[in-house]
Amino acid sequence: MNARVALQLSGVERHYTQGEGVLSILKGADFSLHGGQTVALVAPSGTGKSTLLHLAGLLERPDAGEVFINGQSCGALGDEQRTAIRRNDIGFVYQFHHLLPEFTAIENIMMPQLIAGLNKAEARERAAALLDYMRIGHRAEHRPSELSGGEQQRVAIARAVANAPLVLLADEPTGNLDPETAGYVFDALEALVRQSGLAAMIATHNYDLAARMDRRVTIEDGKVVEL
Ligand SMILES: Nc1ncnc2c1ncn2[C@@H]1O[C@H](COP(=O)(O)OP(=O)(O)OP(=O)(O)O)[C@@H](O)[C@H]1O
Repeated sequence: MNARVALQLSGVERHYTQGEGVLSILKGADFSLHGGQTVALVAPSGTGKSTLLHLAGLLERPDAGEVFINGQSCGALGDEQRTAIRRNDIGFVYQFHHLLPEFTAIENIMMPQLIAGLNKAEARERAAALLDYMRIGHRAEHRPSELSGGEQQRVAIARAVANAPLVLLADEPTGNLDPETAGYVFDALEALVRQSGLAAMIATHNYDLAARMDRRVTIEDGKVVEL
C-alpha cells in the first residue's frame, strides 16, 4: 500500500445555525486516509456524512480545524487555489450521476480533462481507456438517458477519476441501484482504486459493500470513529 496520507482532517468542526439554535454536526473530527486505501463511511441519516465529504472535498470550509490534501493545509488557501486542488486532486461521485445529458458518455469523461488543459485527442484516449476499464467501452457514444443506472454510475466514476485525482469521495454511489448492479459497480470502483493508488472515502448504507472496504468509520458525537 502507498503510505502517503492523501486526505487528513484534524480537529474539524462544523456548526449550522438553525433558527435561534446551533446544530453542531462535527465537533473536533480527526481522520486520515492513505493512497490506495478504501474506507466506508457508515452512519445514520443526518449525522453528517455529506457534511464530512463536502469539507474533505473543499466544497465547504470548516468552522475550525484543518483539512489536508496530500499533506497540504487547505484552510488558508483562497478560493482559486482550492478550486485548482478540487479539480486536479479530488474526484466526486454522487448518488445520482449528474452527467451532462446532452453529451455522450465519452464526452462527459473528456470534459474535466479539457477543463484541466489536456488536448482533445489526449482526453479522448484516456476517456476511452477508462470506459474500457469500466467495461462499458461499447457505450461510449451513448447519451446518459440511453444508459442503464449501473452504466451511468460507471461513467460517473470514470469521469470522477479522469484527471487522476489523489482522493475519490463518493456519497452513496450505489444508493439508487439494485443490489446486483450495486455489486458490479462497486467491483469496478474497487479495481480502479487498487490499480490507481487513489484514496477512496465512500458513504454508504450498504453493509455488504462496506464490509469489502479496508476500513469502516462512523460519526459519533461529532467525531469520526473507527468501526
Ligand atoms: N446548510 C445547512 N444549514 C443547516 N443545517 C444543515 C445544513 N446542511 C446540513 N445541515 C444539517 O446537518 C445535519 C447533517 O447533514 P448531512 O447532510 O451531512 O447528513 P448525512 O449524514 O449525509 O445524512 P443522509 O444520510 O440523510 O444524507 C442534518 O441534520 C442537516 O439537516
